[in-house]
Amino acid sequence: MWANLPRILTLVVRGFVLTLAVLTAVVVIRTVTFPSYQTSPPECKTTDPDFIPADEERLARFTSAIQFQTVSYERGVGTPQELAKFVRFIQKSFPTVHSSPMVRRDVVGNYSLLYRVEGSDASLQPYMLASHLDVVPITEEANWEAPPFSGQLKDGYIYGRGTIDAKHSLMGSLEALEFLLSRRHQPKRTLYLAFGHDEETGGHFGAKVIGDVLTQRGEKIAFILDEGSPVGDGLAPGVSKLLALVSVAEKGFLQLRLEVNEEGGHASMPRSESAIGILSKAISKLEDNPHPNMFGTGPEARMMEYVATEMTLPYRILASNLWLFSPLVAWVYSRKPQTNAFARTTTALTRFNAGVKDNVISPEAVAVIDHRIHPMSSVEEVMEFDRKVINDPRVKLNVINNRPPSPTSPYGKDSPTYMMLQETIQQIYPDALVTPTFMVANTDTRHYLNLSSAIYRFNPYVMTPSDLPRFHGVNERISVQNYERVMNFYYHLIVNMDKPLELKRHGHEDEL
Ligand SMILES: CCCCCCCCCCCCCCCC(=O)N[C@@H](Cc1ccccc1)C(=O)O
Ligand SMILES: [Zn+2]
Ligand SMILES: [Zn+2]
Repeated sequence: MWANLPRILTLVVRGFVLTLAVLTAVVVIRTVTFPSYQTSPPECKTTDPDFIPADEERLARFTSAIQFQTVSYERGVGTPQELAKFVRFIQKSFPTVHSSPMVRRDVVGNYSLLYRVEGSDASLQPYMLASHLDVVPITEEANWEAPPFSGQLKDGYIYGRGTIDAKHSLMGSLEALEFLLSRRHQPKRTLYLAFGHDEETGGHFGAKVIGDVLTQRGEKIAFILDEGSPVGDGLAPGVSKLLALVSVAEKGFLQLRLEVNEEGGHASMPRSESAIGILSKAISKLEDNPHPNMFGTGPEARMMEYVATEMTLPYRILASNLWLFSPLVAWVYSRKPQTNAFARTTTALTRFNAGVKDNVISPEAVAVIDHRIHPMSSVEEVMEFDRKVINDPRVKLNVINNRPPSPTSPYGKDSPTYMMLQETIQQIYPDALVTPTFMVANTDTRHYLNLSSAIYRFNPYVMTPSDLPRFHGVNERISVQNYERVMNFYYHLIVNMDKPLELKRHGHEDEL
């Protein structure tokens, strides 16, 4: 036996080296032969006669739109008077849209707006562009560089709540329609514009009612485009080009109210555990035990494939070989909040309330957890996981609201609408890569799921990592250049939707 040891060791080392050599060869071959999912930009670019300038008049209209304080606070608690004023402002600001015989406008659920622009060819299925009128409340007002409802122009940026979420797309799509209609252009395909008034609190009285109205009309929609993921500049690890993120799905959510009720009493005679202490331990366990990393099991894996050939080294090697490196990429993604959101169901602690007086032991403690559910998980799985982690029957888990992850819309070269969207994006951003992904937050599209099987969520502006906290945060702003791109994106989209939506063959022939 001992005499054979050197022989055995040699064989083991040889086996190891051989395996490593084979693996390296496979990795190298896959990296250099990995198919490209990108297509060259279409010839039609944003050229002069085809271009909506962000001139003084349009910027003034956008600034005014920001000045309406259409804040949604809680479900059913909004700002009705501001919404009514904003609706009147929209009517006055786009005279051609509002006087055209081709346009029917319905005010739905008191403040939400549904426009139908009649196409000349009734045989074509309508499509829908969506956004919302409301905004989230202001935080840290003192830290804003310009007042949050000023719409002030400063160093090439328009500041204010709603500039990126989502009055840019509401005003941008109306500008595009006004521009087209004032040039006597009648679209071939009927088009809806849908603007809910309470998206920020779930859309129960706005988009929900719009969805019901369209369902009652028996309407089937060819495709829907709502607010969503942006054109990323430096957002995705290993991608140095602009990356247009088209969300073909969206995470689910589960909002939970955690409650502990214990005996209260005089602070001079405390028991060993209090409601506050019990709840604190529970939520601390939830923070210490994130939901499992599911990177590579859902649409996020396709995102890596779509950009693999364009990535910088060593990411190119990793993305072309997810069969081997998926755990490594999963780890890389889990390190930053904006990429971690793609890797797992997230857990955010959003409220924590207890106590009424310094010397009174609170009999009750309450916390709210906001989970965003990975497309490959479910509400039940998340609930089960939390129960196991907390492992304390004194902590009651009440569901406030929930939605399963959305279905995935078609994408790739066999989906004419996705390809049309890709072409339109490339008209505005000729050098950008375009990739399907999923939305880490939620949109009004949850109320439109039965109207269309092709639902996309995309914001046609560029965002850097430092812009992400501006969403619902301080110093929300959009650059004038980005707002111009937004208007022109919708303009090109409307024009492109009149071209036949046939299947176009692009690039390589792999099936997607
Ligand atoms: C690869 C790395 C890419 C990183 C990309 C980051 C993309 C960030 C996109 C952020 C989009 C924000 C869109 C906001 C929409 C929004 O706020 N929706 C709300 C809707 C809602 C309201 C009440 C209850 C539940 C849900 C929300 O999701 O909270
Ligand atoms: Zn929004
Ligand atoms: Zn929002």
